Amino acid sequence: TQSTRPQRILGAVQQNATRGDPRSVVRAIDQYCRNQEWAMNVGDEKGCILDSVVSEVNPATVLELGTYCGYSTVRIASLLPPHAKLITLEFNPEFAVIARQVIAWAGLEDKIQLVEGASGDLIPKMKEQFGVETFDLVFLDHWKDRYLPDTKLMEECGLLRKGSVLLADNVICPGTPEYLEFVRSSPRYESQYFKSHLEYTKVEDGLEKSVFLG
Ligand SMILES: CNc1ncnc2c1ncn2[C@@H]1O[C@H](/C=C/CNC(=O)c2cc(-c3ccc(F)cc3)cc(O)c2O)[C@H](F)[C@H]1O
Ligand SMILES: [Mg+2]
Repeated sequence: TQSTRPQRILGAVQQNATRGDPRSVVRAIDQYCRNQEWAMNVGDEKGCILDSVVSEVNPATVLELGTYCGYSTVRIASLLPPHAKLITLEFNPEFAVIARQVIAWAGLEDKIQLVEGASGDLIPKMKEQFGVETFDLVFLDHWKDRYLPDTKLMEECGLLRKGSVLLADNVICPGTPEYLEFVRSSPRYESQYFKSHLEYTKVEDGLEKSVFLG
């Protein structure tokens, strides 16, 4: 039977990455997606910007919206301090199954909690069910028309504190116009655009970093 793209990405990890070595997992996925078949990972170029923001924030609590195969999940978690935790939300069970295996191959199960379900349902449960106070860093990489509603929902649920950083992928391609307009015009956010390219291509894309001012 025909394999799926996420299954082929997992295969590339199991064939080319070293168990317990997160950076080799990231490298294996990038090499596969650059040379064999494109996939919607944040990728190596935008990934370096992601790395610099994660290192600068040095977060104790991270929320990722949209796990897909776990590329950015592993990339972020590989940079977290010892007791830091990353919660990643994914509502497609087929993607979740693959991501769990990618995370396990990287040896990062202790830092990452993958929760299956929709962000709109899970965000209101973060405090009671997952013992979260606030998030130091949120990486938005799920359906692009959900960035804004979910950001408003996180605010309403008291999950953002003064200084919380939102980092959004794809603000140019495919684009998140309503979200961009909101964070750039709201007095409650300080936004900065990091120009880059769509993963594995020469097409323009970028990340928007927005600090919540409380
Ligand atoms: C809505 N709430 C959700 N809750 C939990 N998991 C979710 C939710 N919504 C989606 N998911 C989950 O998050 C993932 C969705 C990622 C979507 N990403 C993209 O579409 C995306 C697209 C391109 C792209 C650019 C150019 C082109 F020609 C073709 C594609 C590039 C990118 O970097 C992207 O991130 C996953 F698939 C879905 O189950
Ligand atoms: Mg993306």
